[in-house]
This record gives sequence, C-alpha cells and structure tokens, in this order.
Amino acid sequence: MKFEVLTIFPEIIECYIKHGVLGKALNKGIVEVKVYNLRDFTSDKHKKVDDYPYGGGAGMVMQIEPFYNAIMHLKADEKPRKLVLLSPQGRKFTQKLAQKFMEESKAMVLICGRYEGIDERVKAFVDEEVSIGDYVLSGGELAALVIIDSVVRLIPGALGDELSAVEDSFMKGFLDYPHYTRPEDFKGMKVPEVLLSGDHKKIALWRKRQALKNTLKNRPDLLKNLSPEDMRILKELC
Ligand SMILES: Oc1ccccc1-c1ccno1
Repeated sequence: MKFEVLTIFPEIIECYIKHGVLGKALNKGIVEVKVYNLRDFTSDKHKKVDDYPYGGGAGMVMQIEPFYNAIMHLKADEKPRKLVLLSPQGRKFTQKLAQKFMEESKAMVLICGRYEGIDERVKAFVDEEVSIGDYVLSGGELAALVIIDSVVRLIPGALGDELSAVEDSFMKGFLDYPHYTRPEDFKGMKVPEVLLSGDHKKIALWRKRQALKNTLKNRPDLLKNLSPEDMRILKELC
C-alpha cells in the first residue's frame, strides 16, 4: 500500500514513520510513504501557500494553487488513488473506515491543511473528507498519521503478531481487556490470580467480562450487535 502525503511540514510525517510498526512495515516493503512539501508546488519566490480570507475574518487560508499543482503532479502517472482531505468537517474516521481503506485502496493521498482552513475549491479534487474526531488540531498532519498507522496495522504481515491486529479493540465491537506483565506484585498491586492460573478458558472468559465491563463504563455506544453469549455476560454485569 502506498501513502502520498501533501503537507507544508514534511518533517512531522517523516519523523513519525521511522518508528515502531510503521518503521517495520516500511522496511518490509509492505507499505510506502512519500511526503510532498506543498511549498514545492508554488510559483512565487517566497513559496507562499496562504493568503487573507475573502470576506474578512481572522487568520489565513491556504490557497488552492499548491494543492492543485501537487494533485495534478501525482495524477500524471494515471494510477488509481484515493484522495483524502483531513478536516474537522469530514466524516468520522473509525476502525471500520480504516478496514475499508485497507481493503479498497492500493494508494491514498492524504491532504493536510493548516491555519484556519484551506480554499473550499480544493474539495473539488478530493474523494473524501475525513475527521479523526470532534476537536480542532493545528493541522492535518496528526490526522494523516492516525490514518496511516491504523490502516497499516491492518495490512496482513505488517505486525509481528497477527493476532494483536485482530484482537485490537473496536474490531470486535468493544474495548480491549486489561493487560498485565511482570512483576506479579508491584508495591502490593497484584496481577489478577486468574491470569496466573494457566486455565485458558477461564482467562478468555475473564478477559471478555473485563472488556464488556470497560465498554459498558466508558463506551456504551459501542455495545451493538452483541452475540447471545456476550449479551448474557453483559446482563450479569448490570
Ligand atoms: O483540526 C484539523 C485541522 C486541519 C486538518 C484536520 C483537522 C482535524 C481535526 C479532526 N480531524 O481532523
């Protein structure tokens, strides 16, 4: 899978992708990330990317020309790609959308705006407008990294332990269970006995109960389409 990122701060993207799961996936050749500086697609000596808003108002607006020039440059190879604009006004990014992007797109262009927004006419050249949540960021770069990270984790072979991709919360429709590792007793805070029992059936049931308990407490909105067994466990918790 290939990601092409349009930004005025390439270093934000380049620094993050060297580490962790993304770094391993890049080294394995499972994913490719190319970052383009929008300033390289300007036509003035000052590499200007923003201007004052028509109609007045505070702040600056990013101009359409650098985005248009960059998008036309990418499209010159005539290869299919999904163009995604990161924006607070976009549709909400979820694990399901990450799965859809991974399954449907061989290449994605992630378009990062900054300042008070970008010229509305840029949207005529994109396929989707996506938000990672109900808050305002300084720019789209963090949102682009969230999308890259969550999509890459779903690519078969990207992770060392395939199971952790499947078990990641939200894929099953509820939050994750608690995790513990050594030491067994930290200042009197002990690991739950069941996890030391070696009884895998009991451990699986304990983890399911804990996951449902966490979900009921923090994200009851996720508790839809439960299996009859999960519903039975949930009813015991209520
Ligand atoms: O707040 C933003 C500013 C620029 C580009 C994207 C965002 C955003 C906020 C939430 N998801 O994306």
